[in-house]
Amino acid sequence: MDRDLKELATEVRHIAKRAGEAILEFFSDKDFEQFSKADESPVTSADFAANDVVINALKALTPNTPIVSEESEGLQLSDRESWSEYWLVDPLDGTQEFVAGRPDFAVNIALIRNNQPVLGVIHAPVTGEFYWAAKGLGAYKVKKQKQTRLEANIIDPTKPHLIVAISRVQTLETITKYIKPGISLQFISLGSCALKSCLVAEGKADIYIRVGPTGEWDTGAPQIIVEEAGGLIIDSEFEPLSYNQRESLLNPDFFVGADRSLDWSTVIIPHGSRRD
Ligand SMILES: Nc1ncnc2c1ncn2[C@@H]1O[C@H](COP(=O)(O)O)[C@@H](OP(=O)(O)O)[C@H]1O
Ligand SMILES: [Mg+2]
Repeated sequence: MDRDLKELATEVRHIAKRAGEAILEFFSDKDFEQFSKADESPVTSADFAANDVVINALKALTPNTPIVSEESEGLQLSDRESWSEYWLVDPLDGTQEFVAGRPDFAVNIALIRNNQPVLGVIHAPVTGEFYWAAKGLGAYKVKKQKQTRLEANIIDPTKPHLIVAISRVQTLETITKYIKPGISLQFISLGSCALKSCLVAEGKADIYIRVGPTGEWDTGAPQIIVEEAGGLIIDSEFEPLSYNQRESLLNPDFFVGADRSLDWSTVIIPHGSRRD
């Protein structure tokens, strides 16, 4: 693939928009089928419809670039470990919120090169917002044709107060055991791994803590957006997340921090929860 990242990002935003339109048809009619996956997380006919839109469009855009999607058949590591680049897709992140009739769900599409995200697009169909970033080009939010550059917060270590984004389905106790005592906390609950990461990228949260299973498709697009906004994603032992380097595509517990230059060991308690 030799198309430049900016041009690809524009194409991918169009693809995410079309997937969002497919999801919204199910959302507004409240007419979808729901199934339970092997890991007991929900999936619906809207996830599958959005998956078809994204996969077909990416195949047309870059016929030689492989695709990993949450909703497509899994490939063995031996089939994919030689890839120098691939698309990484979550066609509907926040399926539980979608099922509950809440608006906080998103379409996530990332391009991974040499095992690192280099392009990411996140689209929230209900609000019409897009977040996108490409390596070296910055991170942006697009709403009603207006594009603004994203800048994550700079954290002052002498003022121990943090705004923490958490999943709607997790308890505060689960999260607070990761944070050093003496830091005052304010919480924002939201569905979708990607949209919580975007809160950090746009300066509305200082940290997003995710305990429990997620897939590489939940963090690919968020990672490049947060990094280009000045933040970082690391696991609970302060190591970077990996892409396409293990048989399992499950992530370890991780946190998304707003300020790349902060010493996060002053905030986070390591917890030993890697999923290898
Ligand atoms: N048992 C499980 N195994 C793997 N991933 C899980 C999971 N339970 C939840 N997740 C991940 O967490 C995401 C939801 O995060 P949140 O609770 O922050 O909204 C899900 O996104 P999907 O909705 O795409 O399945 C899914 O990727
Ligand atoms: Mg999904």
